[in-house]
Amino acid sequence: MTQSRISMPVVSELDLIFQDHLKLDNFWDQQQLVSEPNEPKKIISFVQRIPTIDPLAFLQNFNHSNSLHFYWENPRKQEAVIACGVTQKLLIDSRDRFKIAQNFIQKCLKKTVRKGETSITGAGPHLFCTFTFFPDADKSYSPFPAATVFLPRLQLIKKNKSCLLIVNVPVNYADNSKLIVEEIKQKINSIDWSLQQKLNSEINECFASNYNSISEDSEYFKSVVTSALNSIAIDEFSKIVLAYATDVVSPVPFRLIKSLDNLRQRHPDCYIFSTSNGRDNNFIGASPERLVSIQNKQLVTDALAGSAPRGKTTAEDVQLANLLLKNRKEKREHQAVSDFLIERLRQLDLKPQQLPLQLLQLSNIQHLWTPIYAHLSHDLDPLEIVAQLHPTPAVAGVSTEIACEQIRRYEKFDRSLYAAPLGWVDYQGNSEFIVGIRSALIEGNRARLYAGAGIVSGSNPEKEFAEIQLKLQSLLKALV
Ligand SMILES: C=C(O[C@H]1C=CC=C(C(=O)O)[C@@H]1O)C(=O)O
Repeated sequence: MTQSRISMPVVSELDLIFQDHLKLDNFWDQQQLVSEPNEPKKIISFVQRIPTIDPLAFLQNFNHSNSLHFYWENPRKQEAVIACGVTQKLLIDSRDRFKIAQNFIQKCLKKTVRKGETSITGAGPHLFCTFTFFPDADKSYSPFPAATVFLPRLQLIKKNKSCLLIVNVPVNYADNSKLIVEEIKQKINSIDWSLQQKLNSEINECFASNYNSISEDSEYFKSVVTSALNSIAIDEFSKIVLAYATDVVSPVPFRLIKSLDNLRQRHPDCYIFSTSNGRDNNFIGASPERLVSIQNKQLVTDALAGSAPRGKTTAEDVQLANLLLKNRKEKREHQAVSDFLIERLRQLDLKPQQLPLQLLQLSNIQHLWTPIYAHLSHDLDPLEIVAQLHPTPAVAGVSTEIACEQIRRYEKFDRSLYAAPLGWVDYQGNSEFIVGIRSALIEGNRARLYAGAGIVSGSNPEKEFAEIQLKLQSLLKALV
């Protein structure tokens, strides 16, 4: 059996933590926190260091199918952020969704008062956001609104082995602080710390062979690529990213935690994510693509486009990598993304700098990759940046507007959260958003898997379809 990755606290250890930090007398100053009857309720955001816990064990303990969650883990970077339950939320169905989300976040953060171990870097409330690819997602197909923003009840931040628990509790002038402290304490005490051992001891079942899959017509996809190539030839647009969806039905309901565990083991260099709408629709995946990350006013974004499979031997792998780095069609596909990102950041009055072109080698596929940096010299809300960058030509095309029009015409399904920005913003303006590619929408025993490929002049319909199959197969293998 794989060795357990968690340390199991004994109750007395937790009690000690509470004695130090939750002693009621010192916990918070009632005078400072109570709201006047007509004021909006204040929210205490209580930060507490807790013993190391596996992020999936945390999700398993606190996720309820009728509430929202957000899970995100980068195994290689040993980072995770998980949110369960809701203290404040806003569902937005408007084209102005980024601005509305930004205002909501600012209002929410104004009401929060940080307590507990607040001196630890990054120790504070985060708001979690998901946006659909198109601002007007088709409601009959997309179970998610154009934007969802929420301040969770419980949040875990994990960096290496250090874990912070954040509990966000609204306080009314009439609330009894004793009860709130008890609630926090009970939540921590109720964690089943042994879950990771159970996950590890399970046989890595894969029902892939039992699935009934209803794929879109592959010939239709290839004909659409050919039609797009004709439009590119007459300069209607220069790039388009076309996606393909496969629906699978399993004899038993999909298991969220086990599927995520498989994804993180198979794709340790990706961002593994899951989010729900509180109605049993989970959107999960393993995305290599970061839309934007902001830490202490340093912005990073990734131009990621242009792909090749990994080789079966080292020699074949090196050969495929070298071919990818030299391939003019793949480089054109990539350049469209880096040019777009640089231009869009300049429009925000930033001075972006790009690193030389490199390879991002993942377990099943390799990509051309250009990391782009910028210093935020003036105040810019993270969501203004997300609005400016989404959708990049890694998921839409060039020009954005025409490519999006054509995507709506060609694709027979609604993208919903596929290829859309998913992420968080914290109380200090730090933020991270990924692009929800290599993803699946799960409901009970049904899953819709999505993957796309960039089409530029020189693309070949057969090869683009093979690239999509490569991406989908690796996702399918993780679903159980
Ligand atoms: C749109 C997807 O991938 C994008 C990201 C990296 C490489 C891509 C490509 O080579 O086509 C795509 O632009 C997807 O996997 O669904």
